[in-house]
Order: sequence, then structure tokens, then C-alpha cells
Amino acid sequence: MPRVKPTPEMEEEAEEVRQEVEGAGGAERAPDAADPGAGGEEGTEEEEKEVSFDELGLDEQLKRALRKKGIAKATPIQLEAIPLILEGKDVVAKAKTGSGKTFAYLLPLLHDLLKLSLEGRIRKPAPNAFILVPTRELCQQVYNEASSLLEFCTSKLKVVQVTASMSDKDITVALSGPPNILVSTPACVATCISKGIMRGSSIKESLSMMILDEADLLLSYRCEDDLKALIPHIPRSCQSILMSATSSSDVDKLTKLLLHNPFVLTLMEVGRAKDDVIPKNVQQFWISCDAKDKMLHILALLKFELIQKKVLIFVNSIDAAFRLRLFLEKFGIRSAVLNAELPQNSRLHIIEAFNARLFDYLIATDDAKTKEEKQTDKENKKEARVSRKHLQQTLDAEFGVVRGIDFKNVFTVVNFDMPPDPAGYVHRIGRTGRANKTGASVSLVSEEESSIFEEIEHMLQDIENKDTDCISPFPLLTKDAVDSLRYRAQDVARSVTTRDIQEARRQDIKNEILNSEKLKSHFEENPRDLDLLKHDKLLSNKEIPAHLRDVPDYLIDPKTKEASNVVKLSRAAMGIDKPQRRKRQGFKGGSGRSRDPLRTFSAEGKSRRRGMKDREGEQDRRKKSKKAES
Ligand SMILES: Nc1ncnc2c1ncn2[C@@H]1O[C@H](COP(=O)(O)OP(=O)(O)OP(=O)(O)O)[C@@H](O)[C@H]1O
Repeated sequence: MPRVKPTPEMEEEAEEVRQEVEGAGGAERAPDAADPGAGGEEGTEEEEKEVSFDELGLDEQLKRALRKKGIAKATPIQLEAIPLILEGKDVVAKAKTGSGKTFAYLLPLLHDLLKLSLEGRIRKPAPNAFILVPTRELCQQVYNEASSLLEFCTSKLKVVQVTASMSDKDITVALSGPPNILVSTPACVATCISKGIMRGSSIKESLSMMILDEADLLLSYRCEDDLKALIPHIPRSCQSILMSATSSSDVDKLTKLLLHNPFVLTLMEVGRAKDDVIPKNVQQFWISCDAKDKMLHILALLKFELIQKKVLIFVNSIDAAFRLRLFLEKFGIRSAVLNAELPQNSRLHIIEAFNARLFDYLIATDDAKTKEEKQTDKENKKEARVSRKHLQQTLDAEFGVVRGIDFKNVFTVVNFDMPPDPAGYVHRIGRTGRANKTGASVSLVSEEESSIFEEIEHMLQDIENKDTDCISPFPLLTKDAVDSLRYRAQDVARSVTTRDIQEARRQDIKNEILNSEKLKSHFEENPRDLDLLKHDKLLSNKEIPAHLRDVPDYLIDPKTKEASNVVKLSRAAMGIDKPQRRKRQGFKGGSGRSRDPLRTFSAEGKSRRRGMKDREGEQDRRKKSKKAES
């Protein structure tokens, strides 16, 4: 693929983006002259200091919850931020994806509240703390993390999440008490205040801490006006914390808007630009291929098992996601699709099921908007507000799969389509290599995407060693391996029509809406019942022909066999578990079908269910006769 020589504009833009993602620059407030300890900016070198949570003086009950999670040592951002937050300072913390920012604010917040509760000093007409995040998925994630940390606490701190999908009545019930911690989006809190569900005067009396998580994204989710509406109700004494994976003018804007003389923590590894933005434990690869051959290449990667599971595959449109899912399905490779069209319950469930290793391949669409589209969004802001309801029915504006979601144990991120900008690349790749785990990324780069690839490479380049490739050519996929699948892949790709895609997309939404409604209350009561719904079930009801399901041995060249074995061996060496497809969680007292209220549920209706049964029966019969033959 031809290399594009960076133009001065590209240099400038790359520098801008590098600054965005590196955490260069900082809050513009000067340190408080009267209190030199307060305010200021720290560029913290990431020395591998190993500090246990004991040394941070945290509550014993919280440490017990951490021990249960197998977490003993603080990450660098936790090490820096926790003491400052415990001292009552306003803090802006910028640290790369997956570095443990959530516990960096949750632990000191919960520690303080436990202490106040023990001393009987909790103020109560409204929540004591707001945690504001850009999306509903993140509300759920933060709520889960906070609840899990409180598992061993004897004083009952109440955490609730409130989102725009809840009715006013449900929100009123959730806020009655009131809770100690409210996890929500700025829009939802602003609505609660404007509707009088939460009184401004009560907030002024109670609120002692406000946290803005994923602050770099809050403004892009149209939160500015909502945050501004909140400001008059925040007491001056309220401690404010702002967490961000990247640095940008949006973060600075929020800092100025809401924080008082904050401490700015910028965690980076000095001198190696690429490590500033992509965790060093993630190996980045790329494959050059024609746009029309991308399906073929991903098929070869998955079929020959050349990349480690679990795999998160990013595409730029919902249609492309379903096309890929249908294509892979025809080769016996099951996957699920995560996109903004699905109801919230389904999205949460898909993420949880994937995290629990119930399936290995997830195809996701992120909010991959071009700069122009983002600009148009901004311009249409007023209009968008008016039609918010409509928007949520079609594409959920608060959805952001890439941003901030803590996917567990994703080993490989594949960019089937390249993201529209370098910041998007950083956020996508940040879904692997979390909490210092090993990870890899593979980007399929077509001729048309060469300039964005160049931009990304340029941004990642080691400042001191410009010739070193940050993204290496993927070494395990040979031309022979690709060619061995070429004709089958082309045939199958042709057979997936636009109509099939529309049908699959419609069917998937229909299933998920039914699932979502039916399962809503059940999942509220039994959040751990993950495997009741399979999101990777077959979209097509046609039997997969054996010649597509199993690649004949003679087609696999020796190099590919060797590569596949290396991947398998390293997988075994790393002790990566097999998927726990059948493992059941959360049910007490046996696994009998009758005890499980959802076993009888099918989104497909009776006749289809019967059809499925027939197919399963047919498959069983076939298996039996195969056994008999052998
Ligand atoms: N001290 C620790 N040791 C080991 N694992 C940790 C520690 N702290 C947090 N983790 C785990 O690391 C993962 C990533 O943490 P978290 O989601 O807070 O990252 P983040 O910095 O907020 O990332 P992003 O910017 O992408 O949202 C989580 O699974 C979390 O449970």
C-alpha cells in the first residue's frame, strides 16, 4: 500500500490529536497561593510502584471487597488520585483507557461516606454524591462497581442509578430515601430538577461530592446545557472530580465550568509517545487488503484461529455488522451484534454475556462519526433536542459502546473498518489490554483508508525514534491461507444480499425488543442470569453445509497450521479459559427447567420454536448417525 507523506496540515492535526489523547496541557487555573498544596499540575511518571490499598488507609470493608475481586495493588492513577480526593481536593485526573479510573474515585468516595455514616454525620434531604457519566451503559457499569465495593459494608449506603429510560414514578421511587449516591447522566439529573423530582435547595444542602466520569465525552453527548443548569444548585463546598481518558478542549471547558482550583493529574510514560495513549501491553498489527477482501481476511483470521479470543470487531455501520455476522454464520462462526438500535436491556445483557465469556465474537458499531457529521450534529443541536424522543426510538443518543465500557478479557480488537479519526482508534483499542492484561489489535486497512491509517501511525509515533513502526504488519496470515478460502468466501459473500441484511436486522431488533420487555423485571431481580438469552444464535434457519463449516485439512498450508498452533499454545500458556457456554449462574436450588421462569420464553413464537426444535432434532439425528458410521 502506498505510504502517504504527511502534509503540514496533517502534522498539525496529528499534533492536535496527540495533545488530545496524551493529556498534554492542563487546567488553566493557577495554584492557590494561599495553599500551595492545593491546585497545580502534576505530570506523573509511571514508575511501577506497587502500593497496596492498606497503605492508602482505606476502610477495611472496602479492602475486603477488593480482595474478593483479586485486586491487591493500586494502579498508578489510584495511587495518585485517592490520597488527593481523601484530602478533599478538587481533582482532574487524565489517564489512559483501562487504567482503573473508576475505583480511583469510587474508593475515596465510599470511604468518606462510610466514615460520615459511622459518625452519624450524613446530610440527607438529597443524595450526597452525584456520579455523572455520558451514557446509560456507563451508569450501569459504575452502579455495578459501586455496589460490588459495598458488598461487605455493614452501614447500608444506598447507591441508585437513574436514567432517561425510567418513568417519573420509578425515578421518584429510586430517589426516595434519598440515596447516598446517584449515578446518572447530566440530562437526566437536569430533568429531575426541572420537574421538581429533586429539589435544588435539597441538593445544595446535601451534595458533598460530584464526579464527572468520561469527562472528555460528556460534551460530545450534548451535556453542556444540562451541566450548566445544574451549576446553580451545587454548593460551593462540594468537592468536584473529573476523570478522563484523553485531554481535550472539552475537558478544559468542563474543568473551568465546574471545578475550583483543581489538582491536575496527568499520568503518562515519559518519552514514549505511543505508550502515552495505547497501553504498552497491547500489540498493534495491521493487514493491508482490498476493501472487497476484508470479509475473506477476517474469515481466515477466525477460521484458522490466528487471533486470540475473545474478539471485539469494529465496523462503521449497522448494515456492515449484520452483513459480517451473516457471512461468518455461514461458515459456522457465531457472533453477536451490538449497536445503537437495540433496546437498552439487550445492550446491557449482550455486554454482560460477552464479559462472562458466553460467546467469543462481538461485532460492534461505535459512534464512528466523521468530523463533518459531528459538526452537523452540533449545528442541529437545537433541532435534536426537540426530536429527542424520536431519536431514542431509532438511534439511542446516549449509546456509546466504545467509550468507557469495561469489556472484560477481550484479547483482540479488530478494526474491520478503520475508525474515522485517531481518537476513535485509541478508544477502540482501549477495550483490550485493560488493567495491564495482554492484548492485541489487528486493523484491516484498505487503500481508501490509507490516509487515516497514516494519521493514526503518525500520532502514535515514538517522538525520539520516528522510524519505528508502532503498528506492525500482522505476521501470521499468509497469502496461501487467504487464497485457500478465497472462492468459498466470495461465493458466500455474494449470497448475503441487502434483503437478507435488512431481514436479519429487523429480526434481531424484534427478538431483542421482546427479550428486553419480557426480561426487564427478571434481570432487575436476578442480574446474574446471564446465559438465558443467547445473543449469538443463528440468524438464518438454513443448515450450514459441511464444506463451509469445516475447512478440509488439505486446504490449510503448513505455515498457517503452525501459526494456528502457536496461537493455541500461547492461549493455553496464558491459561485463557474455554468459553463457559453452559455454565449457569445466579439460580439457587437446582437448574430444573420448571424453576427457571425464563426457560419457557422464546422471542420467536410458537411455530418458529417448533421449527427450531425440529432442526435441533434433525441435528441430533445427524450426529447419532455420524457416530454410528464412525
Ligand atoms: N488496582 C487494580 N488492580 C487490578 N485491576 C484493577 C484495579 N483497578 C481497577 N481494575 C480493573 O481494571 C479494569 C479497568 O478499570 P476502569 O474501567 O476503571 O478503567 P478506566 O481507566 O475507567 O478505563 P476507560 O477510560 O476505558 O473507561 C476494570 O475491570 C477494573 O475492575
